[in-house]
Amino acid sequence: MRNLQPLIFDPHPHVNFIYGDNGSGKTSILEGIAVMASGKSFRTNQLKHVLAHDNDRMEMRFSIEDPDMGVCEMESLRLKAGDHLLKLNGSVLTSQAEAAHWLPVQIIEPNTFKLLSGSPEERRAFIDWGVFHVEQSFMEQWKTFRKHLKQRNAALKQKEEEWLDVWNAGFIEAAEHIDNERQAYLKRFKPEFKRILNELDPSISVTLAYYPGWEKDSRLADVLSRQQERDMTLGYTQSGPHRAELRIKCDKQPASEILSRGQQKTVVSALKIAQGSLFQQESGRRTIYLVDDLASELDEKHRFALCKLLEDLKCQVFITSIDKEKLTDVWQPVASKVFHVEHGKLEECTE
Ligand SMILES: Nc1ncnc2c1ncn2[C@@H]1O[C@H](COP(=O)(O)OP(=O)(O)OP(=O)(O)O)[C@@H](O)[C@H]1O
Repeated sequence: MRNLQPLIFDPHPHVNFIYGDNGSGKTSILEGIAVMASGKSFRTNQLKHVLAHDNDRMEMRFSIEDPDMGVCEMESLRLKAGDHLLKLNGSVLTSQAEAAHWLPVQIIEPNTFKLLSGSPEERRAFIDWGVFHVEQSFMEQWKTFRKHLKQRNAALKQKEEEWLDVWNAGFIEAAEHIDNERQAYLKRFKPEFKRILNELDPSISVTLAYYPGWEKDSRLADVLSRQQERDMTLGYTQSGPHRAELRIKCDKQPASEILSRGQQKTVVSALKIAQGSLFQQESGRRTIYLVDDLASELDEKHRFALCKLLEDLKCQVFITSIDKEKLTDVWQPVASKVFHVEHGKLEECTE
């Protein structure tokens, strides 16, 4: 993939430092892990760009140690044409969600602040990661809801009023299910987030407010019936969990408008570490953390606090930086390996 030469990577089960010059391939290594786990890259929406220019296929094979499954092998083959094959222990996986289940990954990278400033969709995906990894049936519930939403929107477009009554019942049931799961998750998540943010930077204070996607304190059925005429004119459903939002505020203002870039990175890091920590408490399993360009936007104190929290989680971490010193100056974890990348070639540093 990208500029990486075929590589065999034997990472440490805990901390892995990867350093190298600009353009050497550090991010590409993390990107490979992210693509395997989620089927998505955090750098591009088009996976064809991830494949090396001079190659029409990309193959990855991961050996994963899981408390429930023991050691298992995950394989992925992607062709430039778009075809994709995922296997677990030799059996074909029918959905990317299965891979995501076995390979829970959180990413902290230079654009990570977009979780605060980007579209509500990103924050919905954030909540749903947490719900999905604890409650696997959530994916099925979500699929059911999408089906009902599609049917409802089709009826709205065709102005088939009589069909709306038929689709509304299923739509409302699925919507309320999703909303309940999200609310229950956030109730458990908020104290953990507060604790982690306080450890990262006690001077930052932010609040998380969930909006379900329809008027607060109103029944979805009533909102839908009130909005039916307008929905019909628009040809889509204005209210529902597909419009939910997690509002992250600082002094009653959007945190993205008030906090500095470094503070935003700290808040997003706290969100992601809290999510991994809660996942660990509730499932007994661990998240893999990909931290690209640790030093970007973070001073020494915040780098140390972030690394220490990751170390305390005892999960597997991959951290990149241009300078080795930016990785090891503030923190010498007990269990770690250091790797150097040059022109797409990865080598372990032994001294
Ligand atoms: N599809 C591709 N095929 C081949 N090379 C590519 C492809 N896409 C990007 N590259 C090259 O791969 C190299 C590795 O990029 P990468 O972002 O992984 O480097 P990096 O070490 O993280 O750099 P930085 O420190 O600047 O973030 C770059 O030189 C880039 O030009």
